[in-house]
Amino acid sequence: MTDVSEPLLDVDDLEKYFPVKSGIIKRTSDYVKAVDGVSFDIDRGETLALIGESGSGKSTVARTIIGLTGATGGTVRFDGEDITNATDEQLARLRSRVQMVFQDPTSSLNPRRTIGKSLAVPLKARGVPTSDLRERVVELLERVELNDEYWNKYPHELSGGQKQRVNIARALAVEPELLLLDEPTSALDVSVQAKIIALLEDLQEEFGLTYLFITHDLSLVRNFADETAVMYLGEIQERGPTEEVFQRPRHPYSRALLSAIPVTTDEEEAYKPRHEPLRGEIPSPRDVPTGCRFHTRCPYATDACSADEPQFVAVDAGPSVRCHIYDEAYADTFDDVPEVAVAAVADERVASNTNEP
Ligand SMILES: Nc1ncnc2c1ncn2[C@@H]1O[C@H](COP(=O)(O)OP(=O)(O)OP(=O)(O)O)[C@@H](O)[C@H]1O
Repeated sequence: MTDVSEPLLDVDDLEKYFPVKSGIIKRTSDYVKAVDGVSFDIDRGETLALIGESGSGKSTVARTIIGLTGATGGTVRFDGEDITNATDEQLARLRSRVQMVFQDPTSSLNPRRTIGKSLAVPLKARGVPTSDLRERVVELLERVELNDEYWNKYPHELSGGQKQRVNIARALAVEPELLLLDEPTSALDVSVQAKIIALLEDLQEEFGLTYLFITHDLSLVRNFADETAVMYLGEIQERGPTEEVFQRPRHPYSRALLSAIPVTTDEEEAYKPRHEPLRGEIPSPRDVPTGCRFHTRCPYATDACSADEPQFVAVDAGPSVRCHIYDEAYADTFDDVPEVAVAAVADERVASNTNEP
């Protein structure tokens, strides 16, 4: 029986290594560590945003969850069931409860099928009688704010935003509980992006949907996601309530990533000078740096950072951060780096700003 107090999705230490064949006889000598020990969970009806630069492994996390690619290690539990490397029978059941919406709205639709037919396919597969199909398709179209005229249209007659609405309608056809949204708005104009996010919010409220929202567009995350996880080179570096992560990013990588976003409050202003722009390129996931994998780009890195792997540390009972700066065991190592985002320092700044006449 479903235990609603358990997270709907529970990902534990997930790994996905892609073998790389090299040399004349194409031996597997190397691995792309696309996902390397990722853990998070999402409660029912909640949204977790997975953010990070291109190549950090976000899409691979989603593809591994839904079984489009096999996991190398770790576990994925959906509604209490272990679905890691699911069997065909498990996958078939899973597809009626978990759906994915992809970035490119065009390639997900068959160009030779009308929208009506595209939406009828999953309904038919669920056993909806032919006589009811039209009515059910129109219902689906209405859910994504498209009228019944779209029944006879072909994908090329639709704008990008309309196509993405159809893709969302198709995902909803099976009445899923979890949607994996992989950059669902990245291919769309800015004005359309906001409308798709608003639609997803409405649908979540109406149907109690749970979302994993993958994006590199940070401006969309803040009002949409309950929790945010920041990925870098196959690992989550910081994870916590979205408001905390955005207002007070603790990990040097999160701070660099989020520094591009305009500040809106005094508290953010207090942190702002600390933000360091991101330096250099993300290293190859075939050749992951030792110790903390962000140390090659981190303005605060010390010898400890290249020598030891950081563990997750809960900061101020808020977000968890994988950074030596917050680990008491390394406190001495960072004596020379006072300008780190220690919450107390920013609190003082906020207080002194507030006290000014
Ligand atoms: N099938 C594959 N074979 C080999 N390497 C792969 C494969 N799929 C992904 N990768 C590699 O895994 C790493 C993570 O890719 P992934 O697409 O998950 O990142 P991402 O954060 O989603 O980036 P983007 O926003 O560009 O999609 C990249 O280095 C990518 O080249």
